[in-house]
Amino acid sequence: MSFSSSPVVSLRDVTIYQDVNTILSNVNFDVEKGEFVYLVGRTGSGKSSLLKTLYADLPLLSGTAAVAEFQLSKLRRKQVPYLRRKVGIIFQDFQLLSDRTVADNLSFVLRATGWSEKSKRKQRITEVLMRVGLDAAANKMPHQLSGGEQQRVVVARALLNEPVILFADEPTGNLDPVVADGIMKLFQEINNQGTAVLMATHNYEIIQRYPKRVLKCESGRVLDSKVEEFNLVNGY
Ligand SMILES: Nc1ncnc2c1ncn2[C@@H]1O[C@H](COP(=O)(O)OP(=O)(O)OP(=O)(O)O)[C@@H](O)[C@H]1O
Repeated sequence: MSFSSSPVVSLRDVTIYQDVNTILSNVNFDVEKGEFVYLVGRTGSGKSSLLKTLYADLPLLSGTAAVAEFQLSKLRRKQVPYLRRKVGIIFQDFQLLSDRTVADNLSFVLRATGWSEKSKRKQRITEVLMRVGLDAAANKMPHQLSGGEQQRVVVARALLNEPVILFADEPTGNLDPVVADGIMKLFQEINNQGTAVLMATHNYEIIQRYPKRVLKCESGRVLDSKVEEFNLVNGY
């Protein structure tokens, strides 16, 4: 376990690209350990591109960025799995493997990340399913679960390796308001136990109900509610 107090995410003069196109420039912010930060902005403003850069799905070509103590500019391809073990990634569409049970979905990730002992995998799967309130779902197939339950399994999967931060891209996008609120409460619990969260969302009601620091992608820049005054209006 690391006891350093350095931020879990730190960006300095970063430019975010898609191919040769600049999407965001002059990006500077830190996310501290245990912090909860929203990422907002209109469709196409660069939220997903920024998150993808942070979990090394897009290369960092300009500026410096550290995530979970990995320097992204120096990250080699073979190091990416090690970074991904330190961060949890949650997408809008659930991306569970539809042909295997919940437990097997989770076991697949554990095996891919070096958990060679079956009994330890089983124990960890029980722990994370308990944590998301789905302890009875281990042997169900994804299609036997509701959308909200499937999203909880995705959250459980993201928690398997005890990440220092969760990157969530529109995690409530496909869910009805009550179920979305349940997922948000789950994120809060996880955050209260010390995991930082960086969550891209269009869900203005959730931001109002659970106010936190906001990073806003706008006109090719990232504005930070911590250092700048900006109006967060419905629809941005
Ligand atoms: N794979 C890609 N190749 C090239 N350009 C892309 C790719 N993905 C996204 N873009 C472009 O990058 C810009 C930012 O897109 P991005 O998906 O990061 O925005 P976003 O804020 O996440 O949008 P949304 O809220 O709709 O998810 C857009 O102009 C988009 O067209």
